[in-house]
Amino acid sequence: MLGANNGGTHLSGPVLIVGTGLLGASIGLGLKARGVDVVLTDISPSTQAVAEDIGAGRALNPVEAIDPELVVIAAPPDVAADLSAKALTEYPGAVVVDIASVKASVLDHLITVVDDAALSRYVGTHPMAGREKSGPVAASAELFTSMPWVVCATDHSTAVAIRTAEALAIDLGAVVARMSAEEHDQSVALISHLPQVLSSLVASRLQDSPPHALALAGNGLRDVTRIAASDPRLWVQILSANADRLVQILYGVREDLNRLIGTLENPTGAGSRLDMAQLISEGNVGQARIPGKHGTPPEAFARMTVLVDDVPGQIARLLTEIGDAGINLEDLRLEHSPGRQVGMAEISVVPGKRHDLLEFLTANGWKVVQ
Ligand SMILES: NC(=O)C1=CN([C@@H]2O[C@H](COP(=O)(O)OP(=O)(O)OC[C@H]3O[C@@H](n4cnc5c(N)ncnc54)[C@H](O)[C@@H]3O)[C@@H](O)[C@H]2O)C=CC1
Ligand SMILES: O=C(O)C(=O)Cc1ccc(O)cc1
Repeated sequence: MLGANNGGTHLSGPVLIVGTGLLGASIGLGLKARGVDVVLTDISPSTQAVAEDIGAGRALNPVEAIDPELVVIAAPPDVAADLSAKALTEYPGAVVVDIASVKASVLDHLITVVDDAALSRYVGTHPMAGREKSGPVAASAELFTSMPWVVCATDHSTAVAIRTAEALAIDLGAVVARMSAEEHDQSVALISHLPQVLSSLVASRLQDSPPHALALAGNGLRDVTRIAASDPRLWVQILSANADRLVQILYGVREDLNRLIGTLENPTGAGSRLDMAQLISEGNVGQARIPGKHGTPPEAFARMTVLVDDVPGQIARLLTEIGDAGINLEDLRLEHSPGRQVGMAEISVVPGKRHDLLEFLTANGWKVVQ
């Protein structure tokens, strides 16, 4: 078991973060908020300066020797192995972790450039938390709270290295998931890389769509296309590194798509309606298996949508009143359509509280639509 030090963190620091974009700056902010000494470096001086300005850590001073407990490589996947190798050499007393979205290719490369002794201080990891935005401006200290953080120890990793890698995740409020690099890459092909490419494919259909069609867009389209706003430079690296595993899944998608096309070409033909029903039902089954955002069981929360006038202070009033009713809000999503005088707040509560909340809000004059 890990024991916390006097500061309440498992890490003592200093922690050196190489790459101070969205993830590096979020890690820096999270560790700094918990009192850990964080040192930052980025190949882009302006990116590093922004990360320092938002309070993610202090600049690495080239003339000051530091002896970090941990180096976190938070740079893009195609430089993660070389930067890990460099850190293992430069900081012989440090544990080195990378957080790249793919794990086997980084490990395979690293094994070719460092010896076993250096490799023993390296652990590949991947926080399963992020955003469709890049750069430190979008960073948040709480990005990792209750989210899974994959730790891929190898036969080479020392117990100290594994413990330190896990301490990083735990100190940032994440939940450690242990697996091999191969298991990780198989898993993320399905739960991260497939959604990304399908989201991009759907969104790319919108490029030349008429404005009157887009004006009708609702939550369904927004849900499916949010991650289509992701950074192409990062995703070229992720997709090429995991192409073998993703393409196997896409073969299956292609078969399903071909079948659906055949069905829709003859929608009244024998068996066509059954095929359509099957497609949607099979989707229902898969969707119901997705755990809640923070690892809670699927369908753990009941949802309702409250109409909120588009005037300042309304959301704050709604949240205060829910708090006053003694009901814990599990999730909140705000929706606002341009040109409308009303916003929508989708709120999630434990199912047992849904009825009480509905009655309470209605009695207080709120319009609950679902
Ligand atoms: N974006 C996301 O949601 C997630 C990303 N990741 C992984 O985290 C890593 C960082 O991703 P983001 O923070 O999103 O990207 P980002 O683009 O916001 O930040 C990457 C930073 O690395 C710096 N960098 C590039 N080459 C460097 C080098 N040779 N030395 C020092 N710094 C260098 C860049 O200047 C940039 O500031 C990637 O490996 C990515 O796969 C992991 C989980 C989620
Ligand atoms: O924005 C989201 O929901 C994401 O899923 C972002 C993301 C991107 C890359 C990762 O390796 C992990 C998470």
